[in-house]
Amino acid sequence: MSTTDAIIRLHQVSRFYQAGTVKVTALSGIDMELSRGDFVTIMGPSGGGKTTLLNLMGGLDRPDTGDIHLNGHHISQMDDRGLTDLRRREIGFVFQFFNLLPTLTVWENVELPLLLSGAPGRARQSIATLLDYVGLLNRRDSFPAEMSGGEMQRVAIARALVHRPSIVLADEPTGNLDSVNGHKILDILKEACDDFQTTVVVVTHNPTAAQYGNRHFEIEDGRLKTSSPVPGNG
Ligand SMILES: Nc1ncnc2c1ncn2[C@@H]1O[C@H](COP(=O)(O)OP(=O)(O)OP(=O)(O)O)[C@@H](O)[C@H]1O
Repeated sequence: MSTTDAIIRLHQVSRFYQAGTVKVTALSGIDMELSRGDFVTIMGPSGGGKTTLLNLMGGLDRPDTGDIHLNGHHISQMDDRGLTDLRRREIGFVFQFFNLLPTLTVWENVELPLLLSGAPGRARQSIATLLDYVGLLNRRDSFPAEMSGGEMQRVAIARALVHRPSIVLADEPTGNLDSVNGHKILDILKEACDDFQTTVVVVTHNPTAAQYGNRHFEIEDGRLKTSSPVPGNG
């Protein structure tokens, strides 16, 4: 893989936490390079460092050592304001518990990233396009409490994609869903990855999820243990 088409590049990234008198190594010496359109799955035992890694990739946290470049931006050196701007432009997040705002309708939840980033009015057309894409345009006026878990996660995916991010980071997106709905969510993420050439990173405990990806990583004790091939595909 050439460095030039990398969407995100991590070089010798480490993150430590202080838990009382104990120093916890959450991540140590991570090197990773992902390209446009990669569908990446990350697995590993609980406490291994998966969420820490996703938070660093998304600029929600900063590494203690090492560098992270996202689409040409050196995010490990950006200030809070720069990171917030970058997140609004370049990154979409999907969470296990959907994180929709309960007082907003489906349409308004998906619109929110556009309002926050000051996108022009014409960008609002993409709300309808994306709600149609996830099969929920007819639910545009519903509130999250009126929807199933699978439907809420589809809204969350539309929200994550509405500003056409270069990367979508999904932390256990199927963790709160039954297997039928879990597959539906992974199908939509895979389609979005292919249709929009968005890089998608999925942290998961679900072994079948790993088979959706073209790249797979295992993280244990804060270290990258293995990368590719995808389990079960060879
Ligand atoms: N804010 C924090 N303060 C102290 N230690 C932390 C903090 N956040 C994470 N850790 C520790 O860092 C390590 C990695 O945690 P992380 O949440 O990244 O693991 P994970 O692989 O996502 O786990 P899980 O699969 O259970 O969600 C763990 O030992 C955890 O206890």
